[in-house]
Amino acid sequence: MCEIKTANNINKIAYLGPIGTFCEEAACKFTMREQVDWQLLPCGTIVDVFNSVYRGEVDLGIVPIENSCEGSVNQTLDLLANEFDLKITGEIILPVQQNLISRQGVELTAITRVLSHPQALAQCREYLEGHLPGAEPVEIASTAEAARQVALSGEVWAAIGTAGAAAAYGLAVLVPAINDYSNNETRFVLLSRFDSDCFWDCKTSLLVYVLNQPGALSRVLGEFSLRGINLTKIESRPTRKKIGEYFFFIDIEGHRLEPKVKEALEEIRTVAQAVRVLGTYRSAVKVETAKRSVFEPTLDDLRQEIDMIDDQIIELLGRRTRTVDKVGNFKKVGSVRDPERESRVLEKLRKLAEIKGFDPDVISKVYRILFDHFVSLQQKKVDSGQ
Ligand SMILES: O=C(O)C(=O)C[C@]1(C(=O)O)C=C[C@@H](O)C=C1
Repeated sequence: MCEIKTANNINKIAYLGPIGTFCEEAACKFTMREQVDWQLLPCGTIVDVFNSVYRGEVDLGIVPIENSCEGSVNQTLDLLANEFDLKITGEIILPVQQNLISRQGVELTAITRVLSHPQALAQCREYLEGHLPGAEPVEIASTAEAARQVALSGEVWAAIGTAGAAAAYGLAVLVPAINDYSNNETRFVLLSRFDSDCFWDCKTSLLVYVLNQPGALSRVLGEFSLRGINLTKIESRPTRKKIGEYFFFIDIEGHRLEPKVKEALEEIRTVAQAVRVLGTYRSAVKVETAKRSVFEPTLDDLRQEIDMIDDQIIELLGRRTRTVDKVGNFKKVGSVRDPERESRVLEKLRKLAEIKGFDPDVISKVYRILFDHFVSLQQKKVDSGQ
């Protein structure tokens, strides 16, 4: 089980309100899973949720982070990256059914405005264009607030939101499930000032800042693929410092303290300008290491890792062969071998081997064999005049 540390044992959870939002549904789903009682506190905005967690007024906050159709909730990502040093300690994925709600008996053709959260409006874009072409879409802070405003106004307006919001504000569901895609899901994250103590079925969220340089992001991603660490998400947001510079939000399977993840993070810190671990927490979707402690790999796990490393060595040797072949085009009869270049390469590789924990003498032996092989390939090419 994932234990979430709470301040003074008061279990308060802030969510993006008002009453009747999907965020409230996600909060209920989370609290039902827990053994203890939670007090749910609605907040007016996503920033308010962050603030109440940060100030310690609540133990946890819950905010939307991405939708299966519309992508990321940029405000949540930006607040995590730029404004608040908070941890992600859990996630909840909720199927989202958007409903057209208004006063009972309202004719669709009479509706002049449709109010909702921008994400909800976007999720129902095709429906609105097809069925309510004359109605003006109006963006509101939350789906429930939209329902509240429809209820308060004397106008023939409708909102898009939950059946709960309709009930809470005395409205009716005029048309259920108007989302353009039926498999519409939203992922919510739990925010805390503390790390979670989760050791099974874990995933880890990272924030990585790399400079706009060739290969920088690829090296970061390479450190994960080299170790067989699966990425479940990668998303970029501008750093707000300079055009072309981005933060990368990367979710990986595994625990931040698991040896291969730790090792990848250490390597990434040498390439990236900044790396922040946003949190390790229990994945809402079963991960490969299901119910097995990530700290005790089996013989099979280790052999799988070796197989993957071997595949990558062969892949790189294939690439080296193709590159050396191109270098062969610059060679002339009688001057294929370049002993000076070979000793420079070897000197550099021996140092690198030492840093990476490999025997430099073995590197010398292996590279002598490789150089002989590559020289003979180039020699054949030069001799054949191709
Ligand atoms: O750099 C070159 O000139 C190459 O041809 C490549 C290469 C190598 O395999 O790295 C191969 C033969 C030379 O003796 C030196 C280096």
